[in-house]
Amino acid sequence: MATVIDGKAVAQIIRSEIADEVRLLSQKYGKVPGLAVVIVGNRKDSQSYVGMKRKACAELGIKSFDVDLPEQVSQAELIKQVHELNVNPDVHGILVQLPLPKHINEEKVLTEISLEKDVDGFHPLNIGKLAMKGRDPLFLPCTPKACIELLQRSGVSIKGKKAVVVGRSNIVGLPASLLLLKADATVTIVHSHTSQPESIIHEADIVIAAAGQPMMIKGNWIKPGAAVIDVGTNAVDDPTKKSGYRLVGDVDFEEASKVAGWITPVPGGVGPMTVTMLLKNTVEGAKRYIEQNN
Ligand SMILES: Nc1nc(=O)c2c([nH]1)NC[C@@H]1CN(c3ccc(C(=O)N[C@@H](CCC(=O)O)C(=O)O)cc3)C=[N+]21
Repeated sequence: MATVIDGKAVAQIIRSEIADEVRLLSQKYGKVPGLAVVIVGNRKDSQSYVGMKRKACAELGIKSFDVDLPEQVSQAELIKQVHELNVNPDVHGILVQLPLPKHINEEKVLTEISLEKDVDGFHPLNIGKLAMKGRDPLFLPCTPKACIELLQRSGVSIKGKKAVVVGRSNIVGLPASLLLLKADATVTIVHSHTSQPESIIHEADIVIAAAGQPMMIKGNWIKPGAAVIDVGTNAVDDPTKKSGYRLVGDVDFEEASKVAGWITPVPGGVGPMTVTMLLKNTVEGAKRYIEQNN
């Protein structure tokens, strides 16, 4: 049976380390890290994620700046708000919750976020640096960073290992594969046009599942003893639940946990760590900003 990696517990430990840093910053400089969380429209999932982020800020002594804009807001108005946050000295990190409504060009908006405040690591220049050897972006994207941190804190070494990333999104699959490459893994990306993904996944010592397909990866696709990090958070109907749904990963946990060496559950795996990495990036950004401008 696999060791189940408790993302919630690891996140708790890191959050207390972050809270210590926040206290140090306020003792030393009398300043508090600030995170702007921008949300457009009222998608239920986005509201819930943003709520978790704001709550986590409050718990750690990070000041959150809430910007809530209506679904119909123009791209120009959204960018104007971003520009104001860029020059606000109390804001050290800016997060624009994705996805944005269809009439807004996401890349254009993300490009307007000041590089020094890009705590999501989604600015094209930060992603470009991530892809270059010998260069480091100012911030690593939160979910990929969470995956690496979970592997490291579980004692799984990455160097020289065969890693397979399932999915190639800009926010998870692609940057996760670049981070694994930076950590000296041999990396393969499996996506919707890959033929026989199961045989490729079966070779992997490390699997990062970020396809957004509920329980797509079966137990017999996993190499015995492999480390399996499941990024999927798919809501599936469940009439036995009060909410009417439950969250499942991209991996069939029931089957895969009998074969893998390590596995993350959904919920309680990567999710809580993603939010924690955002807080960590915010405090790192605040430290850099305060020390430079002091
Ligand atoms: N600019 C931007 N940055 C993001 O980081 C970003 C985004 N947009 N858009 C949406 C995705 C999704 N995402 C999650 C964060 C936390 C959980 C999480 O904590 N999940 C809990 C479950 C929570 C529940 O029960 O609903 C868990 O897995 O245990 C999941 C997903 C961040 N995203």
